[in-house]
Amino acid sequence: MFRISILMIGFTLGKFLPPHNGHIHLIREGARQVDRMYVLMCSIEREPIPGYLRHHWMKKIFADDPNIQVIHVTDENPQEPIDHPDFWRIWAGTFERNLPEKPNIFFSSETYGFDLERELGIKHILIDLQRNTIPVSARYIRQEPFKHWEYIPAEVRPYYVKKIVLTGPESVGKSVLTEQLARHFQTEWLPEYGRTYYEEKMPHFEYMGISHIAGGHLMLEEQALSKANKILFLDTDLILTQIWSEIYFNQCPDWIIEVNHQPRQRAALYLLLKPDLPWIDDGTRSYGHIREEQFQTIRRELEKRRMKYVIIEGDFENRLAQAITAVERQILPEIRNS
Ligand SMILES: NC(=O)c1ccc[n+]([C@@H]2O[C@H](COP(=O)([O-])OP(=O)(O)OC[C@H]3O[C@@H](n4cnc5c(N)ncnc54)[C@H](O)[C@@H]3O)[C@@H](O)[C@H]2O)c1
Repeated sequence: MFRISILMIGFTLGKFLPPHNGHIHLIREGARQVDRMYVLMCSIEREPIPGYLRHHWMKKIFADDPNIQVIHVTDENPQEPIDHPDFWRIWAGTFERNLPEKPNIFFSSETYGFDLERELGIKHILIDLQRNTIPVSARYIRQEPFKHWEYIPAEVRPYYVKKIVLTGPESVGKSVLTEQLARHFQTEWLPEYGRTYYEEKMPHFEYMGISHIAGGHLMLEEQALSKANKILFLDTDLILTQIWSEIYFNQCPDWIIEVNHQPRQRAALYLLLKPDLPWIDDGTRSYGHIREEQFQTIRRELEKRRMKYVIIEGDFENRLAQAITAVERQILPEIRNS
């Protein structure tokens, strides 16, 4: 006797704007009940978080389960049945074009799942309509990300972390202060990658080093952002790398300029350290005599780019106190109120 086995193919869809633990609960619960689970990650142009980014997050989140496949759908479809008389025919076409095989079950926590069942003849399984297990919605997260931090997956948190960048001329105590601030606010910090590179790899600094520095910085920044507790302190950033490249070499690699155009690159706050501490020549610093000039240049550049910045001055103790106050005044209210 042969046994006929019918594979159960499940799917769900959503905007995942952004993905949160409620979505993950729905998808994993669905995946538990079927042989293969497809997730249609639908984005349209006008949405506030780019579709490619959400797709990237979703793929990372479910990378551990080979039975869950995330598919990016970019059809500019009507969003509600009321938007178009052929709503369900349009969506049926989207499902046919994007799902690699015919599904038997649709999972959602929406009552429209039953309309889909009626219109397209695919069984609907409703999961947690009241959202009791994970009481959150994507709208809540968009409106108040920090209030709902616990429901934001680690893959998505970097998008919301507030970056605070310390900058200034050489020998102004940047790295020490960056670390102290991270300790005070119980979060992560990122040392200046360029300095490590400069010290380890290059006897004489050259233009080609800029791309290495920027690439290394970006990679480490991504790692630090995913571990950060709402705030990340950085000893310099990519925008400053561009500024220094333009100052020293009169040019900057195109890809760095392009990355810096992304809104995510902009830090929430810059702490600009004044060169009023004695200069220490440790062998890697060659521009000690022009520290005041460098300070004014960075200041001009931050203003030109309309970056929010606070000047930090005085001895080490005063610098720490001023920096803490700046973060408490400029950043913490945003975190507490959203
Ligand atoms: N409204 C309709 O009748 C209809 C029909 C077909 C397609 N669509 C499309 O479907 C997409 C729906 O996007 P969206 O923003 O509603 O979905 P979403 O990205 O917010 O959510 C995706 C799925 O996760 C579920 N979910 C959300 N929070 C949950 C939680 N806390 N616990 C458990 N499950 C949770 C949702 O109910 C949904 O099933 C849109 O592209 C829309 O155009 C809508």
